[in-house]
Amino acid sequence: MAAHTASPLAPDWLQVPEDGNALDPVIFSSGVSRHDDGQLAVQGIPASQLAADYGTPLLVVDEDDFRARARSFRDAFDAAFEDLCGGVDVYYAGKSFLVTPVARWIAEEGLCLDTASGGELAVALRAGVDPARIGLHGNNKSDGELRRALEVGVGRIVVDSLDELTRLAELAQEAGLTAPVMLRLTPGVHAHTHEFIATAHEDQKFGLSMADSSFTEGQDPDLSADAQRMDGPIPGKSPAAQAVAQALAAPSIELRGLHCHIGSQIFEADGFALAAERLLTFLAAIRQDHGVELEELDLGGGHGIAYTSADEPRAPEQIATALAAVVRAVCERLQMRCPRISIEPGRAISGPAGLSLYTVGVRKTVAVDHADGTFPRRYVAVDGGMSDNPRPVLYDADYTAVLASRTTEATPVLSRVVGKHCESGDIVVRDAYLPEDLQRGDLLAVPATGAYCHALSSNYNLLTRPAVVAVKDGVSRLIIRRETEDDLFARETE
Ligand SMILES: Cc1ncc(COP(=O)(O)O)c(C=O)c1O
Ligand SMILES: N[C@@H](CCCC[NH3+])C(=O)O
Repeated sequence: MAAHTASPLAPDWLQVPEDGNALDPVIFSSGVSRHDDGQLAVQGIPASQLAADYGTPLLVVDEDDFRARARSFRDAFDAAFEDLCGGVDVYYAGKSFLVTPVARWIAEEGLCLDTASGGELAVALRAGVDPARIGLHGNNKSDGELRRALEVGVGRIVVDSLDELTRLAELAQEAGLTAPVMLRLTPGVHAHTHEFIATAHEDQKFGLSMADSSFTEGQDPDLSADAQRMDGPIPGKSPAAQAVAQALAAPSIELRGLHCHIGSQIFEADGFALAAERLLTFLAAIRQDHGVELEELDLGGGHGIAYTSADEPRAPEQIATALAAVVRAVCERLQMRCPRISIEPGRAISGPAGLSLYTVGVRKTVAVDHADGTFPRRYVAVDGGMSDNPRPVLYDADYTAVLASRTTEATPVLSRVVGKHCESGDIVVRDAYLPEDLQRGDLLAVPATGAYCHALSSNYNLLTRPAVVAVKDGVSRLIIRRETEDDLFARETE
């Protein structure tokens, strides 16, 4: 490859690759390599073969890698917590990527399943997941969703508000059932991540606040009155404390424990540690106030993965060991028995296992002004975009891309991979060095697209959603077919 220098337009973290054909093993799934003919291959199947068999854009899921990551969370947490609480229940967060086969993989690997809606619950049930190993989440569950969860006997309903707790108690009573409940609390932790995926600070929609709910007198009496009507917080007492008292008093509620989730794509250990400490302290206060030792504590998901070389994810063993040390220390200090711990990783299992294949179309290069002069930026348009991966638009998420259908010695040039939608923000990869000789028809691979891409996909501009292919033991199979034009018309009534 020719000598080259960094573009002043590139972000600091982006290195000019010494070998533009190399595949970073931290970012790509374990089954991805260069085939003998130079093509990127998933478990030995060349990219051009996958594209010919299934078309592009295509989401390729390395099933063996997915399963291995699921097992590694289960094993690492079991090992770290074995002597503390006998092991950990790992609830895979289905919101990151859930289709019926995936729910089966999860059950086969011995994990539980976290669902976030009636739809996700339906997929879990269709896959034959034992309802006792399913959890139901949601900040605004409908009565129908709660009823179904009760009727099928899910193992836990994670209650998000006082309003929901009241409704669930009534629904369970009507049905002559007892609802197994975890209360989702917001421990006031500010996680280091994008604002839209941080979920444990006070000023957002999720969970029961652990802070007392008094408003400053005279500031907004209407808000106070309104808040009281909506979910009944008692000034001077936190909604979390009220929920515990209410749940313990309700005969149709079995309060199993507490839950928190501080946010998503988080690398630092400190936020998780602080949340664990706050919830354990709260459990000790419940023991003090009510004489009850709750059985379970769910510490949520949110473990970050590598999308680019700038990201340094922690291995499940590191995450588990660090968390176990905190839990052990706090339990010792508070002289309490360690509750049964559970976690809810989604992205860290499904994300790295997925890879998107796109076909290159239009290329153009523009001159961009910069403090040091005017420099070229090449735009490379592909056949998908924000409809199959809206994460760059939603969260300014960075990805990387490599030429997948061949190798080349051409000079890497700063490129922006964009989609085919009518939005200038329709970016797939904001900055990547890609070979100068990219041609129409070349295949690009974008790694780490297994989480929150298919799940967030849309039909914007009436693009049809891509197919999803699973590769296991060197064999590919279609698990979601590509949408067709007929699918676009299927729900029209005239
Ligand atoms: C309650 C809850 N649990 C688990 C997850 C999974 O998060 P992640 O995919 O980042 O592990 C989420 C999503 O952020 C969530 O909201
Ligand atoms: N959709 C977000 C994560 C949200 C997690 C759900 N609580 C993302 O792609 O990063």
